[in-house]
Amino acid sequence: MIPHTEALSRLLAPVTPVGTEIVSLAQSSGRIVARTVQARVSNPPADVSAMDGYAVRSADSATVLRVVGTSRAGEPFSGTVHAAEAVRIFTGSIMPEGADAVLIQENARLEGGTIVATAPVPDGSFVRRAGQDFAAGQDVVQSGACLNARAIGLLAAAGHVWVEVRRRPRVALLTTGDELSLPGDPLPPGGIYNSNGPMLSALVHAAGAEPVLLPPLPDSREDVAAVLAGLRDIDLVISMGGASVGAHDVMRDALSMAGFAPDFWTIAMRPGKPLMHARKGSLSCIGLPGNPVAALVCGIVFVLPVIARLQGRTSYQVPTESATLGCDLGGNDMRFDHLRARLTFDENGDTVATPFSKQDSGMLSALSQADALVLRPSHAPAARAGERCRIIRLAPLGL
Ligand SMILES: Nc1nc2c(c(=O)[nH]1)N[C@H]1C(S)=C(S)[C@@H](COP(=O)(O)OP(=O)(O)OC[C@H]3O[C@@H](n4cnc5c(N)ncnc54)[C@H](O)[C@@H]3O)O[C@H]1N2
Ligand code: MOO
Repeated sequence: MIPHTEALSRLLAPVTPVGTEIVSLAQSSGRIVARTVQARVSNPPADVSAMDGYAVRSADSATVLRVVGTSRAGEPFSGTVHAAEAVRIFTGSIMPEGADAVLIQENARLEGGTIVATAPVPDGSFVRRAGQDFAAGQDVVQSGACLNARAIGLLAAAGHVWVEVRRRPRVALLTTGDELSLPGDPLPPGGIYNSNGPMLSALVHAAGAEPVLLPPLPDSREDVAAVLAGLRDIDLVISMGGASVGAHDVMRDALSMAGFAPDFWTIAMRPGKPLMHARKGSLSCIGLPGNPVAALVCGIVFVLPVIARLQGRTSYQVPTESATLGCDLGGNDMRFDHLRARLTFDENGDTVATPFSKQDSGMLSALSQADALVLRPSHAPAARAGERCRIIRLAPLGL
């Protein structure tokens, strides 16, 4: 058994990013930027007003000012503001020549065609400087960034309609087990429905990759090897089940029959002990355990970072955070533990993580009720309620 941190390093080491494609900004949400993008324009394009009011020269704003024109967004005032003059101006409109500040209209008393300031107008007040948001040529979105609503807004403001992103990695999902039936089919005696396939498919989709979910395979080395050998246009293979030591645990044999070279098998983690990794050319297969909770936890800890690496997100880490432990825990053994837990809030609004008392890695109902995984390092000493712990929240991962 190797530490799970070493397993992750060994999974990530050989992975290189997939190719790129150009998509329209409207279609780019959730995609990963393949090349750092520069602004095509400056924002604001010129000095503009931040408020509705009057563009003035701050030095003579204490005198009576004659209103000599209007500057509105899209239709600037073309003249110059001289001493004792003001120009009516609206939010976002270009500051006229000669003016250096904006008197907000709440502080202006109108007297015919003139105004009087009822409060001082310091130089530069309520003026947004040209390029203060970003300047033309400046990097606005970095390679490897995940495009969200804010980044898309920034790219639009910077003059972009198209963006170069990583194509979605194609991830083959392969389940094995004579007991597996497709949800919806009649269940023979002793049969169970294939829950790992749809569950890991959803995880792959949430990570921004394209799941290719294959029908369940029997516990047959030959059949599994034939499917593995026949895969085309796939960037990553995820198998589920058949990873342990039983007579019907066929994955290791099937992988080597299909030409995959074994890397590691079994890790010091709970759940997830029989995790395996094998490579054929540039293609990795991550063999997940069949127990559904183990499959999902390994999906979080290993599959998400590998997909991120395929997407060119070199600094991606599964986000963890600090919380207060909600109950006492016994000392841990050598397997790094991921305890399914409920989150609540204490009287200070701090997050409290309380692991479920039963942590069976076949229990999907408890998994679906969990808000987070509590991380228990190898050989962690007994812990008391109220101590700090680290957690992985599930909802932000789309899980
Ligand atoms: N003697 C030992 N037995 C086991 C060990 C061990 O070290 N020594 N490890 C245990 C651990 S830990 C795990 S995890 C499991 C993993 O076993 P496999 O990866 O070989 O998985 P299977 O035996 O095929 O299945 C285990 C369990 O999960 C169910 N399963 C499998 N595939 C699916 C699916 N697609 N959807 C839903 N459920 C699935 C299967 O029916 C079994 O109940 O091994 C322990 N045993
Ligand atoms: O580690 Mo197994 O992965 O307990 O379920």
